[in-house]
This record gives sequence, structure tokens and C-alpha cells, in this order.
Amino acid sequence: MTEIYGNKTGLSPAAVRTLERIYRRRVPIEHLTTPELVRSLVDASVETGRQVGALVHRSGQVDYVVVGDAGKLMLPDIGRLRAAEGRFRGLRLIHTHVRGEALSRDDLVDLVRMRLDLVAAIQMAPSGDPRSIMYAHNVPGNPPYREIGPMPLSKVDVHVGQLMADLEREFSTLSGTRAVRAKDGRAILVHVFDKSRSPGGAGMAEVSMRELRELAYTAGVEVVDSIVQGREHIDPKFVVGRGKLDDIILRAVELDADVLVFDRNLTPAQASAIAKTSDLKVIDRTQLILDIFAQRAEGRDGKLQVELAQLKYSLQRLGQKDDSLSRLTGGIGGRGPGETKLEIGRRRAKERVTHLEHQLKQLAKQREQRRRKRTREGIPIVAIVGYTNAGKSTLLNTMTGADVLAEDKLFATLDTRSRILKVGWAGYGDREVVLTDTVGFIRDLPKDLFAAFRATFEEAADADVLLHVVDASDPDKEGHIQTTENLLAELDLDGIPRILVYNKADLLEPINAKAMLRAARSHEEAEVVMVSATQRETTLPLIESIARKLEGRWDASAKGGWANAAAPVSEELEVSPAEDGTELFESSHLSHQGSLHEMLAAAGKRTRRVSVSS
Ligand SMILES: Nc1nc2c(ncn2[C@@H]2O[C@H](COP(=O)(O)OP(=O)(O)OP(=O)(O)O)[C@@H](O)[C@H]2O)c(=O)[nH]1
Ligand SMILES: [Mg+2]
Repeated sequence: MTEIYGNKTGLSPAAVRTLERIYRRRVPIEHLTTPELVRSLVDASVETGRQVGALVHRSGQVDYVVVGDAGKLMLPDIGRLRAAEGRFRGLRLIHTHVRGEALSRDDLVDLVRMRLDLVAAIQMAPSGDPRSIMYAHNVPGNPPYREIGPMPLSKVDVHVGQLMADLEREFSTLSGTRAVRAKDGRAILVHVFDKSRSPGGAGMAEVSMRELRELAYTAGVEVVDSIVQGREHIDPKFVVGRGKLDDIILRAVELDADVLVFDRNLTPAQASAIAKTSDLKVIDRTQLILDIFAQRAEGRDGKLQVELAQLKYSLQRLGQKDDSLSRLTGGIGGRGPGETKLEIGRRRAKERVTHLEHQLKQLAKQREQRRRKRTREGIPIVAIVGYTNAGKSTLLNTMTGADVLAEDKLFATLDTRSRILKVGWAGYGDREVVLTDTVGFIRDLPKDLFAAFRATFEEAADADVLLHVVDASDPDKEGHIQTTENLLAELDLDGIPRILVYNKADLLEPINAKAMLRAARSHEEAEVVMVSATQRETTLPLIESIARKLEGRWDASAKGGWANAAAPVSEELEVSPAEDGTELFESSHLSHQGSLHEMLAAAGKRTRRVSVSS
């Protein structure tokens, strides 16, 4: 093995031979370097006028000879360090500084990011002689390295084997004392905004990072730091500036992080450049969301949809060289929901996409048939839509007594569930509606995912009423409403009658809740109600609202007639008169009992009309 790495342009054949001879050197593990290796490196530097380095393995062999320019050395991509190999690479870099400078920031970043055993720089005098040596190794802490020297070459006395054994012990004791490591690693979140384009970028960054943190938490990633940078313009190659990237790399080592999560979407080239330079796993916002979907999709349909979206996203990234596939594709753990490992070739991936699309079409047909059947049965459909974590599933559960997973995580629901809502308890006799839960929306929903999840909104397309649920306690609730409205329009669902449901009223001060409701009623086009999805009785006004919207359709779902509808109601209505604050959930049932009977009477009359005409 005599390949020369780095900047080889313009090297004379003689210089190349001098460089190649460096491969013959051996350096025992008891020493940092040998006079012979120093001599060879210095000779090659004098001949080329450039920095020359050797990556020496603990076995004593020179594994790589690298040539740079007068000011720096670009180390070859020697691949990711695998966990099994321990904390360090087992390679030390010994190189020349032709201008006699101390260890540079580049040297230290290389040391840290590549987990080299050591980096040593030989300072050359203008005469071309080696004047001194300076070296650094990794340490736990901040900064994550220790520099030693410069000192005369004759004074260096490092037993590399001993030093590395000590360091490895020190690092492993440290990671042993750390609380249980998150299963999908430790991440640094990075947000970059364009100062010229968004002057209010810092405030937006905060809102956006809060959401990213929740996404990371949902994905099972432990967040150890967040970094926000405002720039005059986004760096086309690394997004952040090169200097900032170096800071991030050092920070990652210091905090033992292995993932960088960018709060924006990266081009394949950017993701690749950052991953190569940092030697960290690089994930963008879309991949993080895809990853969550991959973990959470349950039904067959959902799983196929997610796999399709992941493959499509990966395929865009497979265009580049195949070498860093595992770093670029898939999510945090290279996770896919289906049978496929995500690290597959381009051709296989394309075949799989076709196959998945076919299967999904079949499933869509079956769904379509089911839906037709239901429509024939004439039960009105009410779909619950809204931003992720708004409380849609909780509302469905509470209203129907169903048991749909509701969690304080984003995208708890990935498969749409429908349940029959019987409203006898609220005074509507045998009437029923189908209540459908949907996937939560999120700002900048990844395009592929949006396409894939269109299907889950097929059900919603048939809805007679949409309940747009909003977490009224979220500081960004207006942003959430806007995002949801926009996506509803994109899904062509904006024509369906809508009720805006302000949820989580229990988390608001009653006085604020009232003011919020009043304000919303004055500026929202849609009807607004306020509920607390965790408390069934607060959903009464919502049911009334649904009843008003459904009118004629509503009665068709009543199986029984007039008497049936009215009979058991009063006993089932177990709502205690409002305590302070709960009158928020003002209900005509509660406010005057008389109107309940009026309503029931009206409902009964309509029922009769329907049964006569059918
Ligand atoms: N305090 C309070 N918490 C609520 C209320 N409604 C829902 N939550 C909580 O909010 C979290 C999210 O609820 P989900 O029902 O899973 O929300 P979702 O809209 O279905 O979320 P996705 O399926 O992720 O889109 C859960 O921890 C619920 O317990 C409420 O009225 N009050
Ligand atoms: Mg849900």
C-alpha cells in the first residue's frame, strides 16, 4: 500500500517517490515518533514545500501518507469509527508545519472529530530543519483536548500505548456513570436562520426549536445541546459557517453526542458534506419526522405509507456516491417500518417503491368499498383534524369511550381510527355519528410524507363536519391554526363545515380562557367551542354544535323513533351544575333545562319526518 493521499497536484515523480518511502517507517507504540520518521517527513516537506503527514497505527505501521499545502493538511475520509473499535481510532497523526506554527485549530478539530489517538506537529525552521514538536490528545471535558509543547524533539517522552490505555479507562468510567443512555443516541440540535431574510429570526428560532426538541424526544433521541446561528446568508455547503461547524464538532465530542439534527431540510449534498466533515450522523427535520412515523405507524396501510415515504426520501440521496449511505439514509437508527433495511441499493429501492405503490392502491380500493358501505348506511361522519398533540385522540376517546392511544408525544396517531359516537348520554337518544381520528398536522410537513398521508385523509374527505382541534394552551396556537387551515386547503377539505375546538381549557386560567373564547368568536369564521378533552362533560357544547351542523343528516342516524329518542335521556345526563369557571363550557342543556326538552322535541319531530319520507 503506497497510495499518497491529499493534495497531489503538481508533485514531481521524485517527490512522489520520497513520499512513498515514508510508508517504510515503523514507529513502536512506546514512542510518539522516531527520528527516522521525522527525517522522512521533513525531507518530503522540503522537497514539496507542503505539509506532509503520516497516520501511524498502534501496530507501528504507517497506514496513510498525506500531503497538504503550505498551511494545512486535508485528511482522507477513513470512514466512521465503529463502536466495537473502542473510543479511539488507533491512529496518530504526525505531520510537519513548514512555517513553524503551533498546532492549528484544524489540527485540533481533526484530533477530536476523528477520535485520533494523538496529533503531533513538527515545527520546521526556515532552514528546513525540525525545530520542535507539539502534540495534543483527547481528554474528557472542555476543551476536549490537551496540548503539550512545543518542546525540543529530544525531550518528547510519551508511551503511546500507556497513554491510550489510561485515556480509554478514564473515558469509559465517565460514560459508565452517566444515566441510562437514550436508546437512539445523544443529539445536538442546530437551527440556522438568514438574518437578512427574517429579521425576527431569533424569536422564530425559539418556537421552532421547541418543536424540534419535542420531535427529537418523540423519536427517542436525547437532546444534549441546541445551537442557534443567525447568518447573513445560509452557507451553501455546510449551512452553518465552517468555523461554527468546527465549534459544533468540538461540542459534540465534549458532550459525547453522536447525532446532529438540523431544524431545516438539508440538500443531499449538504447532508453528505456535514456528515463527512463532522463524522457524526446527520439528520434533518424531514428525516426526524419520517423516523417518528416509522416507529409509530401501526396499521398495514400506515406502515406501507411510511416505508414508501422513507424510500422516496432516501432515493433522492442515493444519487450521490454510495459510500456514505448508512449515514444519509434512514432515520436515527436506520429504521424502516417494513421488511426492508433502508441501506439497500438504488435499483432494489426503486423496485420496492413500485411494489409499495401497487399495494397501497389495493388497500385504497378496499377502503373505498368500506366507505361506500358506510355512506349507504347513512351515519354522518365527523372527522377530527388539527395540529399534532392538540388532543384529537383524547377527544375521540373521551367522547366515544374508545381506547385510542393518546400520548404527550407528537404523532401519537398514525392510523386513522373511526369510532361510533353514541350521544344518548348527551340527550340525543339513539343518534350516532362516526367519529374519525386523523394524523396530526405539522408545519413544513415533508412533501413525500404529505403525499403518502393524503390517503389517510380520504376518510376525512367524506366527513359531514370537521372538528378542528387546537391546543389552546400552546403559545403558538395561532401558528398551529394557520398551518392546519393551509393543509386543509391543500387537501381540498376546506369546503366542509367546520367547528373550531379550543382544547385543554383546564390548562388556562378561567379568566384567560373566557377572553380567548370571546376573541376567537369575534374573529373566527367557524363556530368556536371550548372543551377539555380529558373531561367528558365539557364536550356537551361541542355535541350541541355538531347537532346543529348536522341537522337533517343527524336524524337519519337515529334508529329508533320519537319515543326512543326522548325516553332515557334525563337519567343519563349526569352533569353537575357548573362550578366556577366551568360555565365556560356553556351548554344550553345546562343553562336552562327547558331548552333540553325543546331540543329533544325538535329532534324527535325531525326524526319522524325522516322516517316518513324514507
Ligand atoms: N391537560 C390536558 N391535556 C390534554 C387534554 N387533551 C389532551 N391532552 C393531552 O395532550 C396530549 C396529546 O393528546 P393526543 O390526544 O395524543 O393528541 P393528538 O392530537 O391525538 O396527537 P397526535 O396523534 O400526535 O397528532 C396527551 O398527553 C393528552 O393527555 C386536555 O383537555 N387537557
Ligand atoms: Mg392522536
